[in-house]
Formats: sequence, C-alpha cells, structure tokens
Amino acid sequence: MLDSGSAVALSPIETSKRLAAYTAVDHHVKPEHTTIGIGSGSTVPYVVERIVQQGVEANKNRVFIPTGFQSKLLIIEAGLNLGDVDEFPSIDVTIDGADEVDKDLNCIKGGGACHLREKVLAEAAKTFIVVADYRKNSEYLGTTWAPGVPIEVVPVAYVRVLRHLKEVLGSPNATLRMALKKAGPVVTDNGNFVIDAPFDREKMMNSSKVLTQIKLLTGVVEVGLFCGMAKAAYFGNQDGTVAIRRADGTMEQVVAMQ
Ligand SMILES: O=C(CO)[C@H](O)[C@H](O)COP(=O)(O)O
Repeated sequence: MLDSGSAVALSPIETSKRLAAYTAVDHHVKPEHTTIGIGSGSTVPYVVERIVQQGVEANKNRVFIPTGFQSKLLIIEAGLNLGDVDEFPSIDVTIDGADEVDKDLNCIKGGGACHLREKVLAEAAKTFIVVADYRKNSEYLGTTWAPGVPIEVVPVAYVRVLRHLKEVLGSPNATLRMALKKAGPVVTDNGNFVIDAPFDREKMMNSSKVLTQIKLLTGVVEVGLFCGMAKAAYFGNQDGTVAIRRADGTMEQVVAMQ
C-alpha cells in the first residue's frame, strides 16, 4: 500500500501530497513526541510513510491514534503501535489532510466522512498540522471544494436538518451524500449519515458563524469546518516546493527533502 518509495512513478498530484506530508513530518514529529494522531484521506499515507522512515527505535515507544477505519489500517500495516483517544486524550501532534484551507487556516474537512473523529483528534492535539496538495490552498473556503460543508447527522434527523439547511440557513443545494458502491447513503464509522451543504462566498467568508449555526441543529453530530484549529498548513507545489502557512500569519516556501 505504501509504495511511493518503490520504483513506481508518482503523478504530479501525488508527488505534491508526498512533499507536503514529508515536510510536515520532518518539521513536527520530533523524537520527544510519543502520542501522534493520524488523519484520513489520500495524503496521510505519505505521513505514515515518513514516520516509518524515522526508524524502529524512534517509533518503538510511540502510540499512534487513528481518525477512522482507514488510518487504523494504515497504522497496523505500517507496524506502528495503535492506541485510541479515550486512552490517550492528550496528543502531541496530529497531522491530517483537508479538502480546502483558507488564508486564515480555516479548513473544510470530511470529504472522506471522517470529520467527527478528525476533529476530536485535532482538538486533543497540542499541535494540529494540515497537509495537502496545492489545489487545496484557497483564499476563501468554497472556492475549489464544490460539494460544500460536510455535516455528520444522526439518521433520524437528516430530513429535518436538510430542510433547515435549505430553507433557513441558505444552502438550497444541500444533499444527502450517497454511496458509490452500495445502494443508499454513505454511513460513517459512527453509523451516521453525511449531508454536503454548499454556501455562497459571502457566508463562507464567515465560516465560524456557519459552523455555529449548523452545529446548533438537533441531530447534527459534527460539522466539517475546522476554524482556528490548525497551527500550520503544508501545501505541496508542482515545482517541488512546499508552501507553509502558519497560524501566526507567517508564510514560507521551502524546498522539500525527499
Ligand atoms: O477530511 C478528510 C476525510 O474526512 C480528509 O482529510 C480530506 O478529505 C483530505 O483528503 P485527501 O488527502 O485525500 O485530499
């Protein structure tokens, strides 16, 4: 599964994801870190790959906490120690992907329907770091990520939540996310449904207000808006550099180590 170190050539997008992931691990997963949160998506395998490259000695006393089924498998298959957040509620660093990141490091997450556990691990972490390819780097949320804000909702409430999103909160195209290889809706690792709710630019410019409004709806378990949570975002670029945007407002462009 983690074959990016093999002779198989990576596409430019995959190369960008790997650049971001490797650089973020090099900067933030340090020898003194013993509890590490592992996010979900297609960028995170490169995070695990780089952590494995730190060696058996570096990893033998570490515990890795997954944000869902996919990252649990990644941790097990990499031979790393698996833990859970109820046992390790304080995490040194969590590294995760994102569907889109704005200039203030607010993120849309949940394209893989894992945003509830992802948010628990982001909150539990002293340092929450986002890794992504250049396509996710936006000025405003909703610029490139068209499906909208992912909302995990208990099944019994989805019709009412959908109606409220359309009629009251201003998302007329909100939809229940349907599965691709199963008849019916996507069901999360927690047994819930996901609604994708697009909002216009004006609303997304105040993403914490959108987050609060949705979170208050009965039956909503979690909203895929991560506002003011990330310490830094790492974006792999096509030219082989990595753009780093930090919560303190600083930006840097570095040449990534392979
Ligand atoms: O939020 C997520 C899953 O719920 C992922 O982190 C997000 O979808 C990014 O995935 P990728 O690295 O494949 O672009």
